[in-house]
Amino acid sequence: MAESAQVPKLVYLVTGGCGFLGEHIVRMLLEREPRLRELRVFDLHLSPWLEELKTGPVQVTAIQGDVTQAHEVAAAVAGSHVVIHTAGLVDVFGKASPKTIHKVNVQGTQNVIEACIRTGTQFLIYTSSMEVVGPNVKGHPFYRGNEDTPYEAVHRHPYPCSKALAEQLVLEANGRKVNGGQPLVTCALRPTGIYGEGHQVMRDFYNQGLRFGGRLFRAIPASVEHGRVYVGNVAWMHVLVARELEQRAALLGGQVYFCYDKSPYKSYEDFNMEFLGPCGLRLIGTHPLLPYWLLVLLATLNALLQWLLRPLVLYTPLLNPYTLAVANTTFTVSTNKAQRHFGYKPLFSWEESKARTIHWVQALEGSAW
Ligand SMILES: NC(=O)C1=CN([C@@H]2O[C@H](COP(=O)(O)OP(=O)(O)OC[C@H]3O[C@@H](n4cnc5c(N)ncnc54)[C@H](O)[C@@H]3O)[C@@H](O)[C@H]2O)C=CC1
Ligand SMILES: CC(C)[C@@H](O)CC[C@@H](C)[C@H]1CC[C@H]2[C@@H]3[C@H](O)CC4=CC(=O)CC[C@]4(C)[C@H]3CC[C@]12C
Repeated sequence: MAESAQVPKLVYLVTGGCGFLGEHIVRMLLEREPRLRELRVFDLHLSPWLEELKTGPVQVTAIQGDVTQAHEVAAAVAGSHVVIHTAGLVDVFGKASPKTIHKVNVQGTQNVIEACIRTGTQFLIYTSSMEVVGPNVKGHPFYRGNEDTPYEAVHRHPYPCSKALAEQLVLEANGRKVNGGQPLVTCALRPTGIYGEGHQVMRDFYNQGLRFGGRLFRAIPASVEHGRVYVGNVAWMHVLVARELEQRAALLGGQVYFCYDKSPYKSYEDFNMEFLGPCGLRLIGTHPLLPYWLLVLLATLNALLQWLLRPLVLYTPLLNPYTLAVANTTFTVSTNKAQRHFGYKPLFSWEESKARTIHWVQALEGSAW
């Protein structure tokens, strides 16, 4: 993508562009990528807000499609300069079968790669996840680690397994010749727990608190640290690496980068209270109110109930054996690789990220405030 400040001429494709992160990437591209001529938004479920984006100078093309369908992906990719592949099933609650998670996250990613190869698109950014690394099945903590920190990344759950396989496919595709003879340049971004406007899990916590009279009950020790990153900074990292990928292909190609910002290290529940507290909720208990063995029993009962009820109703509570294990294991990153490699600095400070998220929660229906 030779630099050309004169005429916007680039075509970007964002798969999963109507999702929580995808929407922020789409809006960030329209605000901060001056070279854009066309922005293609590919998603299984197109959102109504896309229509409001079609009045600007950039051509916004909404494409309803399924990444598991190779021909639909190829049609969307053809003619694009950059693909940001963020579509996926983010399911740790048992909503989809392991087979479906694999089909979307792994086969879907393979379809995106092959579409780039066949149609001559040279630049592919994949939204991976911290879960590619951990927490692992042994519950080993990952404390202020970086992209080079040794860690036994062993998984059993379908979601992290699918993300790890997909990331591997993307990184291995780096350097393959695309149609036209140029090399494919790929990289993978690994967000830690994303928060911000539109985060469904935050909404679920908020609604759970409303159901219990404005109270949430501590289940995880405050000492367990979880890395979190604001969605706007994750979107910004995607926009920036997409811009730098051509100029710095030799350095960035085939690399992984944790997504990070200045969000504080806290337990998952304490971190959520940074936003839910100002909206009227209280976290009860300075220590977990129930012993861990009882939480494990309740999580297991939830899993059993989910299995028993599946023929009748989809029962997907926040607490299950996997979410309890992840919530109860420290996983934080401390790195500056993205800054060293492509000049990334968070666009939003912690204070701004917090204020924006609080504002969003307050606007949710039935605010406890
Ligand atoms: N939410 C989080 O905390 C984190 C998310 N990620 C990754 O970020 C990406 C986006 O995640 P979120 O925005 O949270 O999820 P999301 O569920 O809000 O967005 C995913 C989007 O992909 C679309 N999609 C799903 N299956 C599809 C298919 N077969 N074909 C086309 N589109 C399909 C969905 O309709 C949705 O719009 C995912 O790849 C996820 O693994 C990584 C780290 C943390
Ligand atoms: C019920 C309590 C035990 C409560 O604390 C459970 C919280 C639990 C729902 C979340 C704790 C950690 C979260 C995950 C983490 O942020 C890493 C993730 C990365 C992704 O790529 C997708 C989302 C997630 C798996 C995220 C999901 C929600 C938690 C398990």
